[in-house]
Amino acid sequence: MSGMYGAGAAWRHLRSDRSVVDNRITGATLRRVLGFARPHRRTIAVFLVLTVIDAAMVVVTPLLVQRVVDDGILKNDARLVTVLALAMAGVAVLNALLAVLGGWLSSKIGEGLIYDLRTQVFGHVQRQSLAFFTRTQTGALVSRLNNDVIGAQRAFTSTLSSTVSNTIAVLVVGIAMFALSWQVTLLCLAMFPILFGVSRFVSSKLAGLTRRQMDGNADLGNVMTERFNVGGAMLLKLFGRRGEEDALFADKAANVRDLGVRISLITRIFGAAMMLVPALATALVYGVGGHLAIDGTLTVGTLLALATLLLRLLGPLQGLSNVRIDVMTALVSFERVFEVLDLPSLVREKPGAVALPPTASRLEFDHVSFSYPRADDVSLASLETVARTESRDNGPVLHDISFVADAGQMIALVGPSGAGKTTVTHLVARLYDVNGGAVRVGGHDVRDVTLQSLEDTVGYVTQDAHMFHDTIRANLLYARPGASDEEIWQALEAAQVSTLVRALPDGLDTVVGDRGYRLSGGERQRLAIARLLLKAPSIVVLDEATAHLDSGSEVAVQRALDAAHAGRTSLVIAHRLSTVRNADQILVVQDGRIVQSGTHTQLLAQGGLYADLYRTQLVEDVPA
Ligand SMILES: Nc1ncnc2c1ncn2[C@@H]1O[C@H](COP(=O)(O)OP(=O)(O)OP(=O)(O)O)[C@@H](O)[C@H]1O
Repeated sequence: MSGMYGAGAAWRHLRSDRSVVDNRITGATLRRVLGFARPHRRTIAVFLVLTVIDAAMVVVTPLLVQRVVDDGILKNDARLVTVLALAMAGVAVLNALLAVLGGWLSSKIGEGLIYDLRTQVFGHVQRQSLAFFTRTQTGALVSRLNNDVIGAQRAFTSTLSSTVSNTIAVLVVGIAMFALSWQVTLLCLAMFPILFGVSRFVSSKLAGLTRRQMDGNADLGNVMTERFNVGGAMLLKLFGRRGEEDALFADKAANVRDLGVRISLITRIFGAAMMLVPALATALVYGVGGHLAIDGTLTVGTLLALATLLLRLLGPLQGLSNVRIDVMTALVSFERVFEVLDLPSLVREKPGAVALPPTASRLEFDHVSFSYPRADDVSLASLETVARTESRDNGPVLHDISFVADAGQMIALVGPSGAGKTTVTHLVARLYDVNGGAVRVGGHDVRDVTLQSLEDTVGYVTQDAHMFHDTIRANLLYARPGASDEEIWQALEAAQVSTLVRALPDGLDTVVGDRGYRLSGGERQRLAIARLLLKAPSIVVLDEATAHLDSGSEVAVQRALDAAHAGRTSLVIAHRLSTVRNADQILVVQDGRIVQSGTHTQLLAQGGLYADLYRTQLVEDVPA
């Protein structure tokens, strides 16, 4: 085990970034890290005991060599030679067993820790407000969940065990060598500072280059993910920029290639130095020790034992010189994970929140004002595409919005682009919290009720009608896990999409979503309506598709929407004449304010903005 970790540590240290050592790690971080170790403390204790035994055994074989030569071979004692050889074999077997056991325990601790950290971060991120996701770069977040979590577990497995085993090995080997010949030992130790000097110099050079190479690789990755998703690939084709894209990519790839060659060269030089110093030290042992043997001060066996021990000192000494960087690198990973765990969600459930009754269906906006949260309140700069923190407030988006939708009523929102219609709908299910006034559902302020009950009461169909990359059945069951196939078909029927699903070769088992069966805009929206119908919320929020659909889909979508509205309170961002005609009340939103309200006939008679929108924006229905 010790040999394995010793060599690993030596190379890892070259790949680590020296700048991490400059980080200040607080006592609080350390305490928190230990908190993560607590559930695994028994396994860690056994693991450490094994590590200590394994490290201490490093000296056994060289000492056996000494006895074989001096007492066995040189004294012609064949029986002793056999016994000692068997003992050597026994030590080797024991070492192998310890390595397996140690590896198993180490992976149990490491993987257990990765599991703990991952599940905690996933749970925490899931509970962030929508604002967090609008700012955060998904790739950066996923990398935090993957790479940093793995970096953090290293603190508990390789770093911890290599530190313990290297310290023990250096102590035991050092003492054994001293006991065999203090003169030779001192001479050898004098050579090691040269090795450390070279190692430090090389690693400082390599750290910078490695970091540049990592950045270069990340850059390449970004270029590829941006270009190779459907949207990016399409843009690239439509603008005919293949030549420029080739050149851009080649340039970045060349940078990574050149850095790779330099890193490899420096690593080779370092490797050569690593081989040279021990080889010189071995020459020294045989040179000086050989003379002492001729004088009779040392036995031949002792000389051989010294030479063997010397080689076993190298790895652990190297490993110890890197401990600080290893520990700091692992702790920095922990800190980066904690950074995510410590980010509070802007939308939190209040202690003692009550469950909203499932029948709650009255929706009220009471003098609501709202501005989008500032970037530095909602996300980490390091997780954003262009890392920047804004300290200035976003301007208010909604001003003094008041309206009431009684149970079963339909409210339609109309207004120019950017007026704030979508923002109004986001406040109903607390995707964001209001800055002033209150949003009430069933008479309860939405901030006083449990998030789960609010989410159960309010259902959404958004314009993009997102589906997970999974089967139609799984996507629908997401709304109501226990639903039977019969209920699913009923919902599909009501949403006017059952014929389509029946016609698919795999029916309900057809995979949809980003990389699945390509549904048209209208089909996807109808599927989303089926999902909403299964969920059967008492309040629905709908964003009607703006795109012009062919007349067949248009009629189907209209019927599906009628099914969604039936018997429910609804808030609709309206783009269709039929919707505004049917609405109990139309709210005309402009620059975040309600500038007109009333029924279609009343508003048309009033003239003004609504009359303009009626002429320019609302889509004439296709007769059913
Ligand atoms: N996440 C956000 N952060 C900051 N500002 C935002 C955010 N989302 C929207 N806004 C701003 O809020 C204002 C209202 O946007 P909203 O999406 O509510 O308008 P809309 O009426 O739904 O427009 P459209 O009909 O074009 O969808 C816009 O000025 C927009 O730039």
